[in-house]
Amino acid sequence: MTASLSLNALVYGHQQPLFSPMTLNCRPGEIWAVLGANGRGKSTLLDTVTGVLRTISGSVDVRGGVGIVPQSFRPAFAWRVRDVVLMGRARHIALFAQPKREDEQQVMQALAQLNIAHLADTLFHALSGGQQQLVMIARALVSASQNILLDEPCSALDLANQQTVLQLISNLAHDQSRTVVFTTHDPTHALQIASHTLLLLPNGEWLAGATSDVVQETNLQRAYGLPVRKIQLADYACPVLAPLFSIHR
Ligand SMILES: Nc1ncnc2c1ncn2[C@@H]1O[C@H](COP(=O)(O)OP(=O)(O)OP(=O)(O)O)[C@@H](O)[C@H]1O
Repeated sequence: MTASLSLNALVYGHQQPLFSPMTLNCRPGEIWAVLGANGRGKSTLLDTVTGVLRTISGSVDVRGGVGIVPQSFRPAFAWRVRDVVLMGRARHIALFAQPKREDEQQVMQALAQLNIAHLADTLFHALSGGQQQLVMIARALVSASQNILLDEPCSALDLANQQTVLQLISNLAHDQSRTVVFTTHDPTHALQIASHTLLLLPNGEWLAGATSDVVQETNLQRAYGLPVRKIQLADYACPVLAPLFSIHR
């Protein structure tokens, strides 16, 4: 299948290149996890894909549009949750036209999928960080973009909401053939839902491929600088990862 998002010998970074040239193809139905230590370049990669930041060299090809879920969003006005989500429909509403009933329905449907329909009329800035994160995911859902990029979508979420969001990401790829790229600090999330993983390593190196190949103990140790064990539980299909912290008293 043709890629909907391709990096072609991409070199990116703010002033200096962060990595050796990166080539990868993300196809409809695939979920890509982007893993790497703090400050390694995950958000900068998403900014480069969306065109906020210029490439240093190489190129990014996108087919079918991009919906982005940023790590945080500070609206300039006192918008209600339903208005923030409706912004995701902007591409589908003609200039100076009113949103249609269908647009409003999609907004409510997306909020319901995330179990936050009851917050539709609440002011966005009055929500908790985790609730705001769910609203931003709803906004990307209604955008109907082929490619959905999420910057640490679970970082502010409790365990039950992490499960909700991971399930939703999985459904987006498998039921709607969207191409999903998400960054995370939890490599277990990659094992849970990502078909593919891009692992950002020190010294400008990176690894990309099937999650089962990339998310391995030795690679994670290189990425994070501490040992990580991959554990297969007897009664749970997906392996879990345990960081072996070394705390001195
Ligand atoms: N606006 C900016 N101007 C200059 N350098 C920046 C800017 N934003 C980020 N950087 C630098 O780019 C590098 C990559 O940062 P980035 O935010 O992409 O990392 P990240 O992997 O998303 O980190 P985290 O996991 O902490 O969110 C870092 O060295 C950072 O200091």
